[in-house]
Amino acid sequence: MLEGTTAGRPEGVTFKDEMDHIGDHNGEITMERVRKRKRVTPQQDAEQHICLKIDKAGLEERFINLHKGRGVFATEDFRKGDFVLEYRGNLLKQDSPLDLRHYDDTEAVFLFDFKWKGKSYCLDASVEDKSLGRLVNDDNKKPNCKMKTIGIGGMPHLCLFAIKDITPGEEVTYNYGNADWPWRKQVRQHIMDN
Ligand SMILES: C[S@@+](CC[C@H](N)C(=O)[O-])C[C@H]1O[C@@H](n2cnc3c(N)ncnc32)[C@H](O)[C@@H]1O
Repeated sequence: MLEGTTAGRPEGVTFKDEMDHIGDHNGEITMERVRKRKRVTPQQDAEQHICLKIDKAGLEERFINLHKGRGVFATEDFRKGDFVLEYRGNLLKQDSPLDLRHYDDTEAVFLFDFKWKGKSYCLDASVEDKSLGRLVNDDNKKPNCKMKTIGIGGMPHLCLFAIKDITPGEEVTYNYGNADWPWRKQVRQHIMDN
């Protein structure tokens, strides 16, 4: 398994190298350079980006407005089913409930609770690490991505996959779930007021 540098890409590995790599069936990346790029499945694509700890090309962060903050936008086409992004951060195994006193309100919104193989986890993405996954906003009406859990080396990784074609300029979104998120109420209130 590759070790990531603080910049998120292993030392000496360029983006071109990354594109030239091939994942084996266990999701491990061989560092052997291959001349001919093999077509990878969305699962293999996700595994490669997880192992390299880098975001995919064809996406960028944009400031939307003061209400919504930043978001992630496509700069290239994505097809339905494609791997889009990993929601990276610090994985916490939750044997007992997380002590939320360690997080202020702006940090707590980056905590993603999930279950995998009968165990509870929290992905803490509260640290500003320049990764894009943590900046993807919620859409409970027409999201274009869905979160799935990919297991690598016995550890779960949260990945977004496109559930419809995404064109350049479109914001990448997924449904955060059924909680009573405040911004959803604000949208409902805005519709009722107008
Ligand atoms: C995981 S962060 C997403 C990135 C965030 N927009 C930012 O600039 O850091 C979640 C926060 O984004 C905002 N957000 C997410 N989806 C939203 C939506 N549909 N409408 C308004 N605000 C949203 C809320 O402030 C929420 O607490």
